[in-house]
Amino acid sequence: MQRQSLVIANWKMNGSRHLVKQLAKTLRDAPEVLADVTVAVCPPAVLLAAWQSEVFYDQVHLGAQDVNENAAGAHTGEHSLDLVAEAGAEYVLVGHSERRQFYGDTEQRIQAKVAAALSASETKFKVVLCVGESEQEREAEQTMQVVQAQLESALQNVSSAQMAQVVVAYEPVWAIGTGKTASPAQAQEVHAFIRQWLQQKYDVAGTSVPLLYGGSVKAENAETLFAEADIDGGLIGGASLEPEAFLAICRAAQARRS
Ligand SMILES: O=C(CO)COP(=O)(O)O
Repeated sequence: MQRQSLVIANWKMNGSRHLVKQLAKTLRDAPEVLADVTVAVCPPAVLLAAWQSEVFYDQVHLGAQDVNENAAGAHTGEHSLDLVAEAGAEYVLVGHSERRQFYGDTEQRIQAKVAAALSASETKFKVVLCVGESEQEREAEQTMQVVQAQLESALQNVSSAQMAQVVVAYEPVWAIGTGKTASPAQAQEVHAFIRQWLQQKYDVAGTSVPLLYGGSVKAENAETLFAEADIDGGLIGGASLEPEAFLAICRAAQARRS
């Protein structure tokens, strides 16, 4: 089955209004890439509005890097689904390893965030569930166990119909921001495992879920990673802050289709 190529920029706590303009222009100038590849950008929430005035949603989609599981209320510093939707977000990242490690994203909270995002009635959010093992876990040969436990927990109450809104991103923690990329074979092995798990639980709906690889994806390694059967695109950190590099990665995802 040929799934649509998808590339998502995660700016993390980086970027500026200037960079919004630069990257938006670079992408707008490559309509032939945007015609073939779904591209989304997750800037810091305060820059969503700047993006909103630069792009049309059929060109570039917007996403939030995280969201609070509550609908509203006394949660200083947090953003609700309604707030990020109003700022143009159609995608939400959930369970990024940096949030799991440093900002209190327990399995329970991740499950609640996934459930909240999937049941939001006004916006049909796309939820990008991030999973991945630490270096220690890989060395102890626990990669599949860890990834399976993360999937089982986050998707526990998610139905087959809701899976049309889910994307899974495999991001090995040891490859994030380290310059150490998983080899295409290492990434494919885990992606195939995730695909199999999804198909077992969700049948056909599991086949259609886009699977992204993230962790030191660069213009130089994107094409070989995206050539793997179960890698449908990437979740890009550092390289998404360099417009030309990010565009080159989107082109690599486009090449995957031909
Ligand atoms: O965490 C990532 C994207 O969410 C990957 O970050 P890098 O591409 O900087 O390694």
